[in-house]
Amino acid sequence: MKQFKIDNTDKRIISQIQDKLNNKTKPIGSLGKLENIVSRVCLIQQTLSPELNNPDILVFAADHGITQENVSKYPSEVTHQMVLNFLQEGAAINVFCRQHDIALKVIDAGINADVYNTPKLIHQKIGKGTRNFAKEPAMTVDECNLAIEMGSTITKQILQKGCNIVGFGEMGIGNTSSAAVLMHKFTNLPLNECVGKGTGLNTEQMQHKLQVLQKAVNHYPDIKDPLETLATFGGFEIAQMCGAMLQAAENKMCLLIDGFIATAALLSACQFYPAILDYCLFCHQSEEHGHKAMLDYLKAEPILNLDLRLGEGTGCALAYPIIQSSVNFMNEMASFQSAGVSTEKTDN
Ligand SMILES: Cc1cc2ncn([C@H]3O[C@H](COP(=O)(O)O)[C@@H](O)[C@H]3O)c2cc1C
Ligand SMILES: O=C(O)c1cccnc1
Repeated sequence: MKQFKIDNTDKRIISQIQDKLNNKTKPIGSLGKLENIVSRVCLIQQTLSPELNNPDILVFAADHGITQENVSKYPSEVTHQMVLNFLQEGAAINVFCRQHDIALKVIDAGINADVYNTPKLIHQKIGKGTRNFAKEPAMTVDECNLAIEMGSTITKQILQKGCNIVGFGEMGIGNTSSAAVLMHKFTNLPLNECVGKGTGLNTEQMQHKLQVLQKAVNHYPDIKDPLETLATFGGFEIAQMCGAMLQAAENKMCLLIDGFIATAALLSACQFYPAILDYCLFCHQSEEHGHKAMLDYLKAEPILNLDLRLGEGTGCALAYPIIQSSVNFMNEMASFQSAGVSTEKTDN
């Protein structure tokens, strides 16, 4: 597998960060989680005056062979159709990116269609959808390695354009199935705590999804190696996202983590380089069953909890203005000294 150099953030400036926060004209701690958010950004950037430059969201799209087992409410074709919708700027993620001035890149990591004449699409197709992991591994280890490598390339491109904060989204019918199994394998939580309704299965359909995935897991009793696990149960978009995340952490960018599937990609990345977690801001807690447990496992505190269950990177775009507010107050708010505001009571 491609090697990355990911160090934990250097915590020595924590007391300086805390002093600066405490000297702002507000009761100590009163900006709550905004203080935690900006502290993390300061640690990532190793500065007391952080900057958010050229924010970008990368949406990785791919199809999944496991959809042959009837595990999603929607047909596979929707992946391709939604990608065209992204390119025409009509999807939820387009609206929120436009609102907050966030650039958006859409990547064909493995859609099951020939997508031509789409200059705005980034072509990084590994194959026309993965294989059905109920029957055979979704990817070969070579394909998985290639996906990680290709994911890292796209991060390098946005880095060159001055981006230091990047969100990760996905589109791939069937990918909550992959994400659920990856969660189960990497956290050891029971499969039924990892499987959810995805695009909106009813109870009976979800029971079927659980049975399909349990059988699939049982099909590969000996898999322990993380790369083999990702190759067997993952998706081209999940593996590319994993590579893109690893590259972003190596380059000390702020990583915006979206919902259930993006967090599963991060969970995979963590198996290789646990220090990646220092670079993450967890944007929201998805309504997808399993996401809360996944966040708890990672000891992650989500910024928003809006009952979203969409993906596409929508949680990242929605949390961005809050992260911006955190950085802005650190840079622009007066201190007690500069504003001449007292910090102590006088006796009279
Ligand atoms: C129209 C539409 C737009 C979407 N945008 C994101 N997803 C989300 O739903 C899919 C995962 O759910 P499952 O595993 O149940 O298929 C992914 O494509 C995800 O990004 C969408 C799904 C649909 C139908
Ligand atoms: O949380 C997510 O990312 C999610 C949940 C359901 C369907 N698609 C995505």
